[in-house]
Amino acid sequence: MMQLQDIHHGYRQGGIFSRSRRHPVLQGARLTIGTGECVALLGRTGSGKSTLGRLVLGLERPDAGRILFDGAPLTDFRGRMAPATRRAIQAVFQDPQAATSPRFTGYEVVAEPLTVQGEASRDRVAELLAEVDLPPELLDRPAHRMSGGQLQRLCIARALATRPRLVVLDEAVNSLDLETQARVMALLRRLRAQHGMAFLFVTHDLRLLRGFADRSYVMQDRRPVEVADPFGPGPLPPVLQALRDAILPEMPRPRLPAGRAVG
Ligand SMILES: Nc1ncnc2c1ncn2[C@@H]1O[C@H](COP(=O)(O)OP(=O)(O)OP(=O)(O)O)[C@@H](O)[C@H]1O
Repeated sequence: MMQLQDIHHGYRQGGIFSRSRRHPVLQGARLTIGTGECVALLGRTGSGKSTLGRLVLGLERPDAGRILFDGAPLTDFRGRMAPATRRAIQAVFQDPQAATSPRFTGYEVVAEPLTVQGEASRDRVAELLAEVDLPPELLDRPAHRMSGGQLQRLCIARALATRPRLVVLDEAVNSLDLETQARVMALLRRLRAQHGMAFLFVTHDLRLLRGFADRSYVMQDRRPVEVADPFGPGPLPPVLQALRDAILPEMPRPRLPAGRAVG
């Protein structure tokens, strides 16, 4: 469904008007996402994961290389996406507060992508809230009076509104506490089983992938490298090994005097 072919992309240091050389972020990047597939993109901070996510969303155009959606270029020569493609590819970002206007009500946040086509209605938005386990009271509550977890569910409902075929989840659960994180991950799993959409799951947190991703890539030397099993015995790319070594055991085993077993 989505193919990134030999992508090169970078930024000028000091802003777009600076005369300095572009600092390369992606070099020869290749990645594919099949219909209904959950693809993870792992990597250290600053390795270019979000840049790749923005390219998939058509928010930036690559300096070189091709991005194909259903075999056709993602954007036209001016960098614009066809309306149907824009509806088909949605995103949920890390910080729900930054992604919503604090004065908007739950209804206004979720209805946003539907108003363009004149498809917004209270019933439809209430249905979307129910899909993400939010009560109908939130329809009229302003975003600044919601918890981080509620707001992130609202952002997920907004992303689902156009019945997308691909959702880019860019560190989408990282700002949530561990319990809410687990609930939102379960919600994402359920929504995917219900609707069959594909996910590009961008994260630096390897723990979140267990039982979630169908395929995984790790950013290494400015390009995604596919790894067969990030939890397997290896050999693993050094970046992935470092991410794995950084995971703490769930419950450190108590040290007991020699000869005594843990009860
Ligand atoms: N708009 C921009 N202008 C200039 N430099 C940028 C821009 N966006 C990203 N960069 C730089 O590109 C590099 C990759 O950034 P990116 O946000 O893609 O990494 P990341 O892997 O998503 O990191 P994180 O996990 O911290 O979000 C970084 O060095 C960043 O400073």
